[in-house]
Amino acid sequence: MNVAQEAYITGIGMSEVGVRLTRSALGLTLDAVKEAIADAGLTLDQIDGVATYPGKMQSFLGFSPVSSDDLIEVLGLKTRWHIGAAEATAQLGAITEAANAVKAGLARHVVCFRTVYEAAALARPEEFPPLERRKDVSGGSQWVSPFGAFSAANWTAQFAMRHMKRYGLTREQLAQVALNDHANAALNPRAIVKKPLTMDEYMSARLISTPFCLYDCDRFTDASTVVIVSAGDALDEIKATPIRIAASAGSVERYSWDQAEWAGAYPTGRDLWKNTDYKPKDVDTVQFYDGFAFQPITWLEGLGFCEVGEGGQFIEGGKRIARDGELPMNTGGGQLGWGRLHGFGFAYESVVQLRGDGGARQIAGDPRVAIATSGGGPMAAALLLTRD
Ligand SMILES: CC(=O)CC(=O)SCCNC(=O)CCNC(=O)[C@H](O)C(C)(C)COP(=O)(O)OP(=O)(O)OC[C@H]1O[C@@H](n2cnc3c(N)ncnc32)[C@H](O)[C@@H]1OP(=O)(O)O
Repeated sequence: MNVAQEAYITGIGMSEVGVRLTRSALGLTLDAVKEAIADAGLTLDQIDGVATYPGKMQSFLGFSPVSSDDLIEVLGLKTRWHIGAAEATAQLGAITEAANAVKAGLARHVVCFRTVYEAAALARPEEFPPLERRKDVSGGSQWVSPFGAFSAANWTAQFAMRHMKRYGLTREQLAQVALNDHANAALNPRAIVKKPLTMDEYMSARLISTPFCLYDCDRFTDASTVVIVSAGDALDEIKATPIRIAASAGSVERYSWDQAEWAGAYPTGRDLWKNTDYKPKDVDTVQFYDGFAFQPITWLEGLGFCEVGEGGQFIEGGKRIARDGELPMNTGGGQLGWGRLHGFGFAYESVVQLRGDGGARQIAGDPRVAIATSGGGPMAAALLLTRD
C-alpha cells in the first residue's frame, strides 16, 4: 500500500447534542469544525476543501440548515474544492467524495460536516414549514403525502412488516437494536439518552407506525458532526492517529413497495466487499444507521454478516451485538440513543473506537477495522475504516 495515495480521517469534532437547543445551526457547526481542526492538529488556513450532505437542499424541518457555501464564507476559507453532496449516495457519501478529492490531488484537508436542526425547527414551524404544510411536494413524496404518510416511519414500517411476514422477524428481535443502543448511550456523555431501556419499557411504548413503537424511531436532534479527510501525503501535518478510508460504496436505488429487502443496503454491501480484500470476519465493530430499529437488520444482511432474512436471528437476545459480543454494534448509542446525527455520528464513533478513545464504552481488544453506514433505504452508503 502506498500511504501517499490513500485518504484518511484525521480529525473529528462534534457540537453539543440536544433537543431544541437555544443555539443557531451555524454556531453548532462552527463548534464542531473548531473541535475537529484542533483534534487533527491543523489550523484553519490549512483547510482547502469542504464537503457536506445534502448540499443546498431546502431547509424544511431543519434538514439542511447550513450549506458548504455558508461555512466557506463565514470562516473565510481558501478552498480549492468543495461540494454540497445533495445527490451523494446518502450522508456518508460526502466523506467518500472528499476521499476521492484528496486522492485526486484536488485538496489536502477537507472538512466534512453534517448539521441537523430538526428539533429546533419543529418548535419553529413558521420559519421551517413542516412537510404537511408545503404546497410543492414532488418526487416520491407526492405518492404518500396525500395519504398522510409524511414520515419515513410510515414508509420504513412497510419494509419491516414485509420482513416479519416473509422471514419471521419479531418485535423482540427488533427490540435488541433499541436496547443495545440505549445501553451504550448511557455510557456516552454526549448522548441524549442517559439510561438503559428495558424490554418492558420497549414493549409498552406507544405505537408510531406498525410495527414501530416509540423506541424504534430515532429522535429529531440539533447537532453538528465533523470529520476531516486528509491526503495520505499530508499526514506529517497531523497530530491524531489517522484512520484510513480503506473502502467505500453506496447506491441510489429506486424501490417499490413490494420489495422484500430494504433496497440500498444490499447493493452497497456487495460493492463494499468488491472494493477491498477485507472480509466480514475481519471487522471489529459496526456502526449501523438506525433511523429506525429495522435498518441495522438490513445492514447485517446486506453486508453479509448473515444471510438475507436472518438478521433478526443474528441479533436474537442481543449478546452478539453487545460491546463485549462478537460484533459490537452502535457502541456510541446509535441514532436511537445518541441522537439523530444523520449518519455522520457513525463515522465519528468508528474513529473513536479505532483510536481506543471510547472511555467507558470502549470495546475490548485492539480494534482495527470498523464499518460505518448511513441510510439504507433508497439511498445508502458505507465506509470501511482501518487503523493500519
Ligand atoms: C436516508 C435517510 O435520511 C433516512 C432516514 O433518516 S430515516 C429516519 C427518519 N427519522 C425520522 O423520521 C424521525 C422519527 N421520529 C419521529 O418522527 C418522532 O420522534 C416520533 C413520531 C417517533 C415521536 O414524535 P411525537 O409523537 O411528536 O413526540 P413528541 O411530542 O415530539 O415528544 C414527546 C416526548 O416523547 C419522547 N420522544 C419523542 N420522540 C422520541 C423517540 N424517537 N424516541 C424516544 N422518545 C421520544 C420524548 O421524551 C419527548 O419529550 P421531549 O419533548 O422532552 O423530547
